[in-house]
Amino acid sequence: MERMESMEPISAHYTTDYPEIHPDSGFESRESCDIQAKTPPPATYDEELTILVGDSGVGKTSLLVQFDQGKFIPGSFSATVGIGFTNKVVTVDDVKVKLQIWDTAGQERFRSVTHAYYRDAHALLLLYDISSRTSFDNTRAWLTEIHEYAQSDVVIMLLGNKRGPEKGLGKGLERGLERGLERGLEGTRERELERELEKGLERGLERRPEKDLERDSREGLRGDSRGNTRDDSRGNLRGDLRGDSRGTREADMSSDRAIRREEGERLAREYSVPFMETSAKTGVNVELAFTAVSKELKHRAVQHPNEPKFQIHEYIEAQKEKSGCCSYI
Ligand SMILES: Nc1nc2c(ncn2[C@@H]2O[C@H](COP(=O)(O)OP(=O)(O)OP(=O)(O)O)[C@@H](O)[C@H]2O)c(=O)[nH]1
Repeated sequence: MERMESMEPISAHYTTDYPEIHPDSGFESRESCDIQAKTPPPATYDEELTILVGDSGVGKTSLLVQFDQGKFIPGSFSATVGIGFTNKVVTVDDVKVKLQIWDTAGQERFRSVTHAYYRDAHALLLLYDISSRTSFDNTRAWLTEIHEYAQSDVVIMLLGNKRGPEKGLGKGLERGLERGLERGLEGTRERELERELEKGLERGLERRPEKDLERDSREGLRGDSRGNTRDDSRGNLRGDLRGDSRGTREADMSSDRAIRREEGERLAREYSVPFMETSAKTGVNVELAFTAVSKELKHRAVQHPNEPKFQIHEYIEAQKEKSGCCSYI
């Protein structure tokens, strides 16, 4: 596995042994595995081949490195050439699920290489970049390819990547912003709109440091309202309200969001696949994505007659609520 135009090959970030994580206790370091060794080793099942797919630059490699090593490698983008893999063990319900995770190159010219791997895949994580409309639109083509080349029972998960953690701002802020927005839209002049939004912000401010919020909303406003038609402006700002403005703007890529969360959810519903937004940069939902897939694979492998069928959608929703981190997702 190589990376183009990169001083350091991405393979330097991959491991070939089996580091371990426990879904309920977060990412575990290798050291902590020694403590585990005192208890009887859980049963293991055969390797589950999981493949990351999606357009070039959506963050597949970064997501895998974050999952594997709990870190984000910033710097200029260097596209993956070919395909590479890393191994990882996820313990779900006292059962070790061995994942062999393949990171594919998103560029068109490598498509025939990656197709060859689909057939053996147990799970496919399809990523798009929430700041790229093209990558989102292309997910339909990816899904068509998946259905063409992969097994019919492959586990598919849709991930909108590049997003940071957000702290809930509360309904008050959202309502305030909505009201400000509605009034602001009656006039189209930017300054008016800005004033109205500021009023909305003041009313709605509940939990965030004021200066962050004001700065963020001004930035969002400038970006969204300049040169837009009235409808575009409304659409973007609404998207921003629902998707972006609920959290802090150190939030990863939030000001560049092009795809509202609802659009991802709608597409996922259309194809009956689970969905979540992730950030390879901050780690939000990265572990949850792989854990959910591992659970699904494990339940398929060891379905007890009296055990209810594992519902991956419900599991994801419950985990999001439990962590309290991602009410926006
Ligand atoms: N802010 C932010 N940047 C990200 C995130 N994930 C990836 N990036 C950046 O996006 C660029 C592309 O990320 P990669 O992980 O290399 O993308 P990829 O999908 O593996 O691309 P290909 O190898 O060409 O298929 C890099 O500059 C990353 O640093 C994220 O969650 N947040």
